[in-house]
Amino acid sequence: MSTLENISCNRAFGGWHKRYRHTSSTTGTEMVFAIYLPPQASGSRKVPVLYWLSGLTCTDENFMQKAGAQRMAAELGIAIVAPDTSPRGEEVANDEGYDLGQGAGFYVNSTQAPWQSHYQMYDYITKELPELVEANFPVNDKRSIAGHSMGGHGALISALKNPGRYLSASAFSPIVNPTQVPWGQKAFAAYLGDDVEAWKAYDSCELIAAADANDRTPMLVSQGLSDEFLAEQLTPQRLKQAARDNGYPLVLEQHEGYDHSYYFIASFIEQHLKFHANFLV
Ligand SMILES: N[C@@H](CCC(=O)N[C@@H](CSC=O)C(=O)NCC(=O)O)C(=O)O
Repeated sequence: MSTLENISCNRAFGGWHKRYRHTSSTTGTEMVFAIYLPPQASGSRKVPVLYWLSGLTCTDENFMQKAGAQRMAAELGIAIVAPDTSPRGEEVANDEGYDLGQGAGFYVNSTQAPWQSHYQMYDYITKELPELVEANFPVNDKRSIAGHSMGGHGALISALKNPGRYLSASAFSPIVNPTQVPWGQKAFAAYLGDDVEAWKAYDSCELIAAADANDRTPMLVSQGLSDEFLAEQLTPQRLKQAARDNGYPLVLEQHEGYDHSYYFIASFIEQHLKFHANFLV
């Protein structure tokens, strides 16, 4: 297991916001993540963890600086872990577009050159990172997962592919059907190759349709109705329909006037944290 190097440490709402760098055996690069530890984590008690996956162009910092999640996390006694959205570095493959390469890992394990040597984000966020966090911080093994846009896709597929690993999942403005929309098709063609059957393993509509009746993770999805990416990239109704057809416990909430930005996330993050607290605390 890799050693953690502390990058920064800030007091927030009686707890601590900390950033760490480590060498990841999964991505073969240095990775940075942030953790918010609520005040409850300073005693002998261990606290549960919400993993947050960010969207295209983000690092570990966007959510921690813009969502305003720390106040409610402190009140509820929930730690939050926010990883980066891809491996990074001069030796890491990249693309000129904002929607492929560094900052756009799509939370899949790449099988294609030149991406596969470092772009193993699915294993990083579902395996290596939780093991590292649970070994080094005062947290227990109660986990939930949430995210935004590309990160909403990451959160939903991580929960659907690992029944029982996450006690709940939620997403803001997620890319629910990446095999059928331009962002997902571009990234999956690059990272996973031409076999579209292989793409389905990372598509939440496909996964929710195939989910076993005994494998259910409570899910909340929030979508702004003035989101500039709603019709072309996000298509939440497809997930709602697939969930309904398979009797899956998914709640889709739609909010008039809200767009794709962190203003939307900041407006409803308290609701999402309280949703997760029902299962974590
Ligand atoms: N053209 C934009 C696209 C980038 C963008 O909107 N990124 C979103 C996530 S989109 C889906 O994954 C985001 O969270 N941005 C960071 C932020 O802090 O708002 C662009 O490159 O500007």
